[in-house]
Amino acid sequence: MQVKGRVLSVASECVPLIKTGGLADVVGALPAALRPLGWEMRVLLPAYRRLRGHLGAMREVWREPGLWGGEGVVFAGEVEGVDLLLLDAPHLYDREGGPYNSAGGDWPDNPQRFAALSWVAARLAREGVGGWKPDILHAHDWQAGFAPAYLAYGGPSGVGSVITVHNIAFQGWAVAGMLGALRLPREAFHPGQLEYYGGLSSLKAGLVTADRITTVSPTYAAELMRPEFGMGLQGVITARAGVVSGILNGVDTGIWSPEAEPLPYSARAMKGKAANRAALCAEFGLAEPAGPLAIVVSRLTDQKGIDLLPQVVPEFVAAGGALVVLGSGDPALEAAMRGLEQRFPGRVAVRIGYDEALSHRLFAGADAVLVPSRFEPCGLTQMYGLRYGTIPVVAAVGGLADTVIHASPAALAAGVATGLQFHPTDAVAFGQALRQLVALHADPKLWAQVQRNAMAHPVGWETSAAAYAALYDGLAR
Ligand SMILES: Nc1ncnc2c1ncn2[C@@H]1O[C@H](COP(=O)(O)OP(=O)(O)O[C@H]2O[C@H](CO)[C@@H](O)[C@H](O)[C@H]2O)[C@@H](O)[C@H]1O
Repeated sequence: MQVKGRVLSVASECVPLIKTGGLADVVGALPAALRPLGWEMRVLLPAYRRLRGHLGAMREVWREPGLWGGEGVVFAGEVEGVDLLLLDAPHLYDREGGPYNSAGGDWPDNPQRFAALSWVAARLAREGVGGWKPDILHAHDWQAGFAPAYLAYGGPSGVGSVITVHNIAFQGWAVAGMLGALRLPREAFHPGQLEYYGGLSSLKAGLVTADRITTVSPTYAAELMRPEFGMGLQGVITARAGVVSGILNGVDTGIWSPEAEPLPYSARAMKGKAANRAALCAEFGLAEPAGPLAIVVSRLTDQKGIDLLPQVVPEFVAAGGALVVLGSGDPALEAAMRGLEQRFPGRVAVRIGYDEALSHRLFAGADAVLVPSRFEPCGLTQMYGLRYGTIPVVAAVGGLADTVIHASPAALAAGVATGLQFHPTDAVAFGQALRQLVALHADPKLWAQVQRNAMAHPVGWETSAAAYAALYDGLAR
């Protein structure tokens, strides 16, 4: 395949190396999805403590002195299938804990830690590295937000820049007094550029300086221009509406495939799904419910609407449903989930933690996946649900609205429904959607039709990769 161009992707997470959320899935999936379209992508990540073990097998390709208290060294190589650049700067990244925090909370020097990543990204984009010269710098979220800014403020580079918003709730705040320390130009500290409510935001810096802005669904792109979803940045996004686009995420259909599960099944051979259901109930000590077996696989946060579950689950269980929750996050929500489990033994089971293998068993065994998000840039679990014939019940926001076809009378009559949507995100609408789920599940013919539609819905990367490739094509000069 002839190479059309090269992209330096810069992010703080990438599957299979380091993940706290959906950002990692997308950053990890893009290189392979773009390769057949002629775009060669390398991913630049910080060498966190748990990634430093890979450095020995990589080549040193760049040295950056004076990187906020020490030297940074960039290593290149293929690691677990990813064409990777690792920025080793032990004074910033070699720590016990997660990418952004330890048990004691966020790292206080996060502005410098991710400014360093962005600084090196801009340097590599401009200069090239080991004979590899990017045409495009693609920054993800606030952690890479300063990268397009450093590139732009450094003068013409011939390199196009893109920033993708995976979640606007995280904005990379820093106090205004850090402007100089973060190597940002004083003359750009005004509302049209870097100033953000009296301080700095690395995400805003990226949004005002990148050539193109993308987010992970068309509906979220439109929502971001409104105060309820823009979270302070709506004006910034609206001012740049002409360069904003929404490109839906895909999922890795090789990894997320009911045919690849230990008890395999497919749209044409659904018997295996019943076996998965029975195995799942046995694993969690649940009586196999007469009604739908629902799951939630999620970070337990306010964004995800988890607090609504205690309000809707009692009626759902009374109507014959059962629920398994897998997630971790906010301690109050974890406690609320444990409370539900205690209240409904044999009907509700909860596993606090992060467990990818278990999440596969949940999607394979369940009838429905619940995603009651208050906002959802794209969302991945509803797409796993479609793929597994595990009917998504989603709040009609962001990418959830874009990927699920609501079982309205019209959609059912046309034979195209793939799930259920509700609006707004509150217990009344959610409860009503669950009543509809129970009714749909009780009609085997209709249920089978919705499952078939869901499983036939394309959720791979093909369409989205083509959209990114077209974006890069338009930017490469
Ligand atoms: N306890 C657990 N055990 C196992 N797996 C778990 C888990 N908790 C979560 N996961 C997995 O983590 C991923 C979460 O991705 P999402 O896209 O649903 O949300 P997230 O808010 O993290 O991502 C943000 O970025 C992505 C990527 O752009 C957007 O889709 C999304 O809307 C945005 O909020 C999924 O792969 C899910 O299965």
